[in-house]
Amino acid sequence: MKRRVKIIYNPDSGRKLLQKDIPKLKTILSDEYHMMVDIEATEGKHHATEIAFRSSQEEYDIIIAAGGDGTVNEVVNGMISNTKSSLAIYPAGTINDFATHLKIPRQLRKFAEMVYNENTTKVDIGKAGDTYFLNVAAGGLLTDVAHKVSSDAKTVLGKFAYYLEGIKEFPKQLFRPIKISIQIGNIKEEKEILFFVLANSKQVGGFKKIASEAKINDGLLDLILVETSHILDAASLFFLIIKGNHINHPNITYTQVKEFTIYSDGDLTIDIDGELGGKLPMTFSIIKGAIPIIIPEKKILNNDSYESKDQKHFLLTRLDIR
Ligand SMILES: Nc1ncnc2c1ncn2[C@@H]1O[C@H](COP(=O)(O)OP(=O)(O)OP(=O)(O)O)[C@@H](O)[C@H]1O
Repeated sequence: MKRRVKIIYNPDSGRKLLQKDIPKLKTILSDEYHMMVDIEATEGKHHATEIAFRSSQEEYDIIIAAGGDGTVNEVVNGMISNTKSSLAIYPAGTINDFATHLKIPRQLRKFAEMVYNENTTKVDIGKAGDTYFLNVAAGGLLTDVAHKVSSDAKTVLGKFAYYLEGIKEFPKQLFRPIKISIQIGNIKEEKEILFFVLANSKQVGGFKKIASEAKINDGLLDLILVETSHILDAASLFFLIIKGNHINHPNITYTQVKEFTIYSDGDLTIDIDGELGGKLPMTFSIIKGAIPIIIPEKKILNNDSYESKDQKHFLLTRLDIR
């Protein structure tokens, strides 16, 4: 029997090339690989969630989320209650952290071949309040940059639009520490932070090794807290983060958790997979192996090559009791 594929695409993503590319992808999948393909374009916020929910109920074998991290996030939120369909990500956004981490091909023919082979692995899905996330939840310094960049700027400048906004915001935000308290099990600690990142994969916001110990199928979220202090040399910390050598820095707490809550008196908005996702207090958790996702080859999952040698002996603070 022919496998049924639903392509959900956001015509507004990234450089807006999908309008042209998606019919080509359909032709390759149906003519060369004999799959039954239906296409639906999203018309606005949360539409991808609604389409994905319906498509998983209709038992499509494969759901392709074509767009940026925001679109993929919406598709995941629609699929999570019925996870019989496999998810494939066609990366067409500006950043696409999760797809880049998995080395998902952007070339149409290679992508179609990957879908046809349907080599799946079950990935963990995070939960932030009532919203699910595939790659990241974050709050604090620079996390709102993504929402300030206009769709037009992204179309013209791509990733560079984010860098420009980041450079503009960095000096303004650097001296605005946030008081939070974080509760893991029975332990509650107060901290003054610049930002926190909660990651499922190693790559966040285009930084390839920000959560260098993260694995997408270990049932754990990697929490990185960047604390403030009067001696903090933000510029050198920033370069350590780019290189992925930051986790032993005195201002960084790196821990792996299954569930925890962050409270704050301040007004801190949380970014979920690059989209605005509500405010603190918020409880975060992880569902192990929640969604089958199509990947190019299994060995990518065990690939250690992102880690540099000097990170092998780092001190990992494990706050959770397992
Ligand atoms: N037809 C549409 N027109 C405008 N926006 C849309 C449409 N369909 C969906 N959206 C919204 O566009 C937002 C951004 O989408 P997405 O993340 O896919 O692209 P992007 O922002 O260009 O990529 P990236 O997150 O990698 O920068 C999502 O919040 C989604 O709900």
